[in-house]
Amino acid sequence: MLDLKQLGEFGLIQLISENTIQDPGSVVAGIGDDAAVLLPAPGKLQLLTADMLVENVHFTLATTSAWQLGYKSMAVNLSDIAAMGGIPKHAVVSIALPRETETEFVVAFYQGMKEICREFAVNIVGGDTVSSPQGLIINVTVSGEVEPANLIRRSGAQVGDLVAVTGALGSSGAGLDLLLRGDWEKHKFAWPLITAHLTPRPQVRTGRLLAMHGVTSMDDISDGLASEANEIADASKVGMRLTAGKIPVLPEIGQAGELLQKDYLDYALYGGEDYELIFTINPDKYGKLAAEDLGVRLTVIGEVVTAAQGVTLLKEDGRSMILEPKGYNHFR
Ligand SMILES: Nc1ncnc2c1ncn2[C@@H]1O[C@H](COP(=O)(O)OP(=O)(O)O)[C@@H](O)[C@H]1O
Ligand SMILES: Cc1ncc(C[n+]2csc(CCOP(=O)(O)OP(=O)(O)O)c2C)c(N)n1
Ligand SMILES: [Mg+2]
Ligand SMILES: [Mg+2]
Ligand SMILES: [Mg+2]
Repeated sequence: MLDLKQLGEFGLIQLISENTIQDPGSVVAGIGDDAAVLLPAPGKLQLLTADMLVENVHFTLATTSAWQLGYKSMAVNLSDIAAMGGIPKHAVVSIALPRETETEFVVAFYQGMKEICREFAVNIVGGDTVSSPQGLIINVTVSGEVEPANLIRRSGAQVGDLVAVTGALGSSGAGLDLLLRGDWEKHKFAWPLITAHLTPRPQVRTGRLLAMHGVTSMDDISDGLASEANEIADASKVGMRLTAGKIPVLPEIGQAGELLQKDYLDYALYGGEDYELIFTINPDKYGKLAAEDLGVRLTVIGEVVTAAQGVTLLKEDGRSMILEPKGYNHFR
């Protein structure tokens, strides 16, 4: 394969632009003009979100492949659309590449990205390619659409609602620690945790189902349960009473915690990057939701209380603590 110097910026863009359109009906012009031209669906609201990934902040090339990095960069953005009850539609992908980057790396990165785009019928309709003096930087912007009735915001939680989550929490944080430790290949229990960290699955289908079943608020878990629970509580002007013993985790996380000498619950509360959904819902509606076989794990972890009661966690020793919005924070 030609190297980046021989290919140049435009040769590289041409390579990237193959197989980028999954849903041609909504694209008038994709990669190749000054701006993409899109056909909005009548009667739907548009969603627009961006998340950026920076080398040695969000990933290290010592522990991720180019393919996995491409997959995850798109996944974290689709997760934000899922958290609104929406369907992701189009993506704009910008990359700043160190000069020594191999063409093969960029191609594999886009293969990972195109794989998840195929799965969720998302079009890559543009982007920007520049050089970086230090480190790889990726920014993905994704648009989505949602019917007004299915839009779910962080601000709708009501006192008396249940608080629930999808999937299992803490896997990604434990997976990251195992990756950074280096000897994870020796430990069979590491696999599901590492997979959760490197290639998280955005809960788009579940987000849609939850929206249609009348959840009152929803958020995706990028910074950890403690942080996202507080985000919903603040936006909705309510409090929450969560129970530590109810927080769903994979069985493997106990073994990881022992090896890493860390309380597994800390991963679930503060680890982040699980990209599961936290939501609130009226108890009767939850009853109906739980009675249907949705093919996903849903777990009630607490209830919505008044703002004056704050956001608290009932621990396994029977004591209650204030659940501070600690979690991943870029500047702390
Ligand atoms: N540099 C920025 N300029 C404008 N808006 C921003 C910027 N950074 C974050 N935001 C907005 O602030 C809100 C919170 O951001 P963030 O915590 O990154 O959300 P999320 O966890 O959903 O990705 C979002 O509405 C996001 O669009
Ligand atoms: C090398 C490395 N160190 C640390 C982390 C942990 N980490 C980095 S960013 C982040 C939180 C999520 O990223 P953010 O940019 O805050 O996403 P957003 O909340 O905007 O969706 C976490 C837990 C990591 N993934 N890789
Ligand atoms: Mg963000
Ligand atoms: Mg996000
Ligand atoms: Mg964050």
